[in-house]
Amino acid sequence: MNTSPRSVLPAARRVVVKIGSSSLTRPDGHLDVVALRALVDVLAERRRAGGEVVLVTSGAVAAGIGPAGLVSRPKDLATVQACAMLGQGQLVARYTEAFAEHGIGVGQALLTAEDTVRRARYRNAQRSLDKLLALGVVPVVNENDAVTVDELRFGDNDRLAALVSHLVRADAMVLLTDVDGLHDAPPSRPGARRIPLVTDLADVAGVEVTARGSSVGTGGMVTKLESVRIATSAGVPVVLTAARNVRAALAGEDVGTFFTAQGRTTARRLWIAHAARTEGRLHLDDGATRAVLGGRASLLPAGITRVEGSFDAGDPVELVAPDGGVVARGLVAYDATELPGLLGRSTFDLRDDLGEGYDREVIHRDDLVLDGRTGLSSSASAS
Ligand SMILES: Nc1ncnc2c1ncn2[C@@H]1O[C@H](COP(=O)(O)OP(=O)(O)O)[C@@H](O)[C@H]1O
Ligand SMILES: N[C@@H](CCC(=O)OP(=O)(O)O)C(=O)O
Repeated sequence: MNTSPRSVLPAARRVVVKIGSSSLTRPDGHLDVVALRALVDVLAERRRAGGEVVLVTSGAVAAGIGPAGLVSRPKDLATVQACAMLGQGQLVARYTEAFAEHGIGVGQALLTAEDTVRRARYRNAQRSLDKLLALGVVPVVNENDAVTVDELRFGDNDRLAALVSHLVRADAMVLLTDVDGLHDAPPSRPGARRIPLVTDLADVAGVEVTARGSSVGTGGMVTKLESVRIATSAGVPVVLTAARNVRAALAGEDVGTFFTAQGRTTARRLWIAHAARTEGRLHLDDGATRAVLGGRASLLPAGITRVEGSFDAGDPVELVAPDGGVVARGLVAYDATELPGLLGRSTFDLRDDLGEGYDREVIHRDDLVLDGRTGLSSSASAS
């Protein structure tokens, strides 16, 4: 019997495979169709053997650089978006052709950070991806670069892949890049060695990683480790390896770095805690602070003393204790303009006065994450 922790890979029913820009593009700013086809051959094999595959692919911006007449990755958002619009079409066209040769259809899913945060959108994306998989199609996922604004972007697809892994309840995630796994020092340094197995991310906390990726990728190893942390905390084991090793990785062979799953904290809560930019602050009284810190209560209007910022229902906000310290983050259920009229009032009073619907929590406990209890170190955040 194969008792290696990597045996989850050949046994996995549903896998998410993420490939980075650096593995898909040539130095001249055009797509590397040979690399793309090599990946598709392996994924198609898995699909035809009955496995379900979700492909998270970067490369839209990188593939658009050449067609846009540029020679290097642009810096300003509008040009990045224009390149993505040019490149995404090319990317999906090439995947469609390559999978079609194996008799497999692909469906494009362009997601934004909000699709993985807001409950209704999360469920919507979950339903449509489940349906696509049930139809035997391979979802080809990327960030919707054309419409996302700077402060709400993933920017890199590493964290997107982890959140998608959670969304589709993947049994494993494979992160493909241009290096064969996490090394004990940046791989450009002589003597840097591959780390084959990580069972606790604390063990690699001291490893030097850079946030600068290749000339076309973004985030480098820092965002990959953050992605690993989100996925493994959501119960999804991860292999991080070079794109050329994808077949071996899916077969459970000793390539790259294997990270074991840690638990079942929801990725959505991890995202609320660390990835989303907060839009405002709610100041709490003593009682509400204690209730929130207790970990099981929702936040009610009665315990809020003041509202700061401008936000809509569903946005992430910070919760501030009377001493000024931030104690938690959460997704607020009311717009900033609605809240001042509700503050300090009991839910009974609000229902009598304003009617059904005004007796709901300001932040439901499922949408609340205490500060410092999520297992993500802030030093690992994306640059
Ligand atoms: N300790 C480390 N182990 C492995 N790679 C590292 C480490 N530190 C930095 N890196 C760099 O991270 C890069 C991968 O990130 P990136 O270019 O963003 O990839 P992608 O485009 O595939 O997402 C590698 O090329 C490597 O140079
Ligand atoms: N959504 C972007 C991803 C940007 C990017 O460079 O990501 P990655 O190569 O995964 O670090 C694209 O398709 O170009």
